[in-house]
Amino acid sequence: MKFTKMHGAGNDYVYINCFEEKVDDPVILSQRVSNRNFGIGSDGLILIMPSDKADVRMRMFNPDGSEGEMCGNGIRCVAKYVYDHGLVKKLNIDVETGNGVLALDLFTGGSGLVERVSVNMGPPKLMRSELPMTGPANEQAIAVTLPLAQGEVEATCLSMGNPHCVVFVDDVENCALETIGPLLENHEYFPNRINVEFVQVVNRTEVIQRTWERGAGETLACGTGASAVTVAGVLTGRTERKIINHLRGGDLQMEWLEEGPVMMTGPAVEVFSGDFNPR
Ligand SMILES: N[C@@H](CCC[C@H](N)C(=O)O)C(=O)O
Repeated sequence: MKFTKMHGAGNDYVYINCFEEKVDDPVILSQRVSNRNFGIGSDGLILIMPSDKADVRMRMFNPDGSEGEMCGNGIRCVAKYVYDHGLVKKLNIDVETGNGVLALDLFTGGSGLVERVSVNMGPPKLMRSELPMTGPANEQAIAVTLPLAQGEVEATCLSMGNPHCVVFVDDVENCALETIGPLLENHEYFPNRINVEFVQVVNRTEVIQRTWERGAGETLACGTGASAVTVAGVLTGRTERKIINHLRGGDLQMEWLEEGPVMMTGPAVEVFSGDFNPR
């Protein structure tokens, strides 16, 4: 099976071109290719597929085999792949995701290949039922207190198609990501589990984010997470609508438009291609 390894701000996935390859069991395949010792090594698997609703469709799977509804860093790489490999011949494209059809603008560099991509990530979903999160279905979870064995954590929870729990901290480098991350990911409040972002506010237009991803553990970046952080920063009065988010693997430019959607702009990089034995 042919594959291409790509990353967006260090959030790396194995991409399969399903216009040419047939994937029978993406759950098992994701577990195998993602393994950093016995596989190719990645934060998961992304399938690039034909769509009857958009220019192309993507599906993403975490290293534990679970499927994520959306992947912000992944969708930029999907856009780069389909343009650079000639599957789509225009610089404004639509991609079908588990969060509906999203619109993207592609920006090429001197080589003619795509280097940066801007994505309309859609509006955040703020009601608990939309995450899902336990509690009153039509209430938002902004700066709510979540009880943990270790004590209480204040968090803002919302969906960008996939569920996120944003925790603001004073010192993100030394926060308890590895203990609190998995506890929140698997907290009984979140029946479908959750992605967790730990965020230090630098100033009103700059934040530093670390991410504990559902089904993956710590990753170097998360685009849907950066979108959730942008919304949570505004809703809790910490940041402006337009910010730079510094993630471990690079920066993302973020803006929550007054009209509703979150815009994300960032890099997309192809690393290498190869052949993998799927059995
Ligand atoms: N890294 C991604 C999000 C991937 C999916 C996530 N782990 C989930 O299960 O929802 C991004 O860049 O958005």
